[in-house]
Amino acid sequence: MPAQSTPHSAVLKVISLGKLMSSPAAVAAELLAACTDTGFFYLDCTDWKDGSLSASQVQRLFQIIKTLYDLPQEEKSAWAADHHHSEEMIVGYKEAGVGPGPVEARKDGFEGFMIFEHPLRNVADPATMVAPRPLQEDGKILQANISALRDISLAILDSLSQSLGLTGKSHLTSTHRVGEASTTALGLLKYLPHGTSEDIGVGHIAHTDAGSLSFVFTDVPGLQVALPGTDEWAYILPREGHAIVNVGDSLHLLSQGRLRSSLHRVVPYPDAFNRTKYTIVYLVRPETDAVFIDGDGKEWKSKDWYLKKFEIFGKGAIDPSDSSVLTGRENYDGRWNPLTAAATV
Ligand SMILES: O=C(O)CCC(=O)C(=O)O
Ligand SMILES: [Fe+2]
Repeated sequence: MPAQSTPHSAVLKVISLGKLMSSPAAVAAELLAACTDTGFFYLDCTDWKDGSLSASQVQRLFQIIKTLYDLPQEEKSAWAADHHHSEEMIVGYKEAGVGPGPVEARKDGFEGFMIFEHPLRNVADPATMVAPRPLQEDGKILQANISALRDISLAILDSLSQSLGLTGKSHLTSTHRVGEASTTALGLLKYLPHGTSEDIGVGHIAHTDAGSLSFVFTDVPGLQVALPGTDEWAYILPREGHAIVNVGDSLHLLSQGRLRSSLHRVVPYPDAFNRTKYTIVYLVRPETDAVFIDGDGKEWKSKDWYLKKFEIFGKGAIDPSDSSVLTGRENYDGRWNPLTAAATV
């Protein structure tokens, strides 16, 4: 029997960004299938000529993130904020190890900066915005990048609306209008290497995303999806030049449950235990006042759903009564057991 077996990885559909933007009808069926099946797909950005998402621009973002995290801890901590912040706040920071992580009794293992799209759009001169220095210096790049991701999100929402026959007020772009207030943000995350110290937390707890769509750029594996209808976890391996895109709770609810918000988490990948994982994640969320109804018939404003979800992330431990909001499943917290995992790799 081999000592090592390859960890299970998910097979996802690949959607061409070039086609999505120039002839969306050509990808509409695949896109709908991906969003109703696993709720995850790869977005192939290599055939899209817009400079803001070219390989070199994404590399530039990774340089920015590294410079940012090299700041002294007290400088980063000065940007700490909770989710009840003002709509004017451009940047907020969370230290590693504040919330529950995917391993029982251990905290999360990532620090994160959030850059909020709405206030950032209104900044005329990013060099003077209220943000850490590396973000001020490259503020125009961030604005261009977020604006490109917004356009792509709208193309996806438009295509899905047409496929699902959502028109008028139900058309998904009508709750994601450019320039309207929302908590949409670009997250810059840094996962600590696993196993360097017993005190350090691990990864990212099992969750569904609160918002509409998430675009993940990363070059270190660790992200896993719970395959629909099973308790089986599969790694979603990074692909060069591709974003990993997934549907969140808001889109699930705005589509009356037709689009799937899949459970996912980040845990150490066997060959990457000692690598620092950086993730750039664009988290699209509906306008603050957009309304949807949850599975129990309760009406939510988009912003309140977001606050509820982050209240759970911010707690030291998982309260079982919160599990259905966190993971979409009653009494299921999707913990990762390092001992069982070690036995299978
Ligand atoms: O870091 C990753 O690969 C995934 C991040 C994620 O799931 C999130 O930010 O919601
Ligand atoms: Fe997520």
